[in-house]
Amino acid sequence: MTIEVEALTKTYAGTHAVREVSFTVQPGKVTGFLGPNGAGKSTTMRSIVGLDRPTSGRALIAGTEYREFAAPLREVGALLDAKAAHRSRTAANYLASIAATHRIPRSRVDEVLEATGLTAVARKKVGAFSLGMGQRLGIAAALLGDPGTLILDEPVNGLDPEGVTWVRELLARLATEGRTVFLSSHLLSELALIADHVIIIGRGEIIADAPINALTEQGGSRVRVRTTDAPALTRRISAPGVTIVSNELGLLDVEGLTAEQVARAAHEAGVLLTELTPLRQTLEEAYNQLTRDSVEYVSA
Ligand SMILES: Nc1ncnc2c1ncn2[C@@H]1O[C@H](COP(=O)(O)OP(=O)(O)OP(=O)(O)O)[C@@H](O)[C@H]1O
Repeated sequence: MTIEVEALTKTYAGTHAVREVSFTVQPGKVTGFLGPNGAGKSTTMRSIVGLDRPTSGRALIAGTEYREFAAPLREVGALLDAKAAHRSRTAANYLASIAATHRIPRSRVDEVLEATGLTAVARKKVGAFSLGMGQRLGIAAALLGDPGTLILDEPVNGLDPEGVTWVRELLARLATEGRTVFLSSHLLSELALIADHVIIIGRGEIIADAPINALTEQGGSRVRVRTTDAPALTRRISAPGVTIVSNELGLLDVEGLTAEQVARAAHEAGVLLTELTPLRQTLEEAYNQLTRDSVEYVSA
């Protein structure tokens, strides 16, 4: 099921939380939603599931507004506030109460408890849960209706490394099954491992919407070269627009030339290369570059 956000605008007391935001989230992929604090991620996600009413514009899931679904939990699973569960209830009771109101069989509760690793603590009160257990419970609730679309706000927040790996594998599996997976995260290195596609929002406006590879390739051509004759290679490739940095004897980081151009130059100069690696920008570098002007709260 495709999520379509069309010219979504939400204002609070005259201030834009999001302004004319449009994008599409495709099924069969994991799409990451990134942006600085206050950029409008939660507002957008809450609008998609009808928790916020847009000032103008709309969000559709498989062509339908969330509130028009007869059985929304069977269509869309959302984790928007991990602390939403009632604290005096047990995990099993909490999930059973949601299942009961959506005609989801009780057996499904045990399935999602098992799938999220909560079986052992199913009879524990939610109030006694750690942050990570709360996140798992939130994910369990999102999975309850076996939905085709998942919308998860910071799902790995508070999870230990084992939990983070578990979420990564779970989301990859859900996407492989053809589901639509849309998640926000501040953990860029983690998101780089999870997401196929990235949408970046800054100050309420979309500033990037691209496959993750396209974002990390944008940094221009950078190549790491190891050679037995760095001075000769440096002389050969020095040119306007080419930057060469050497932090280690025999190792050059070259910006402005492709790996092939460096290989040809070395060949022509009769210089031996022992390593030649095209360098990608990390997602974090790409993100920092794109959001530099959009960060509202910068640390000193
Ligand atoms: N209920 C509200 N009342 C007034 N302003 C709000 C409300 N909810 C959000 N905002 C404002 O809208 C903007 C976007 O907030 P939002 O929570 O969507 O950002 P976010 O990208 O999810 O941020 P974070 O990464 O910090 O969770 C912020 O400037 C925020 O202060």
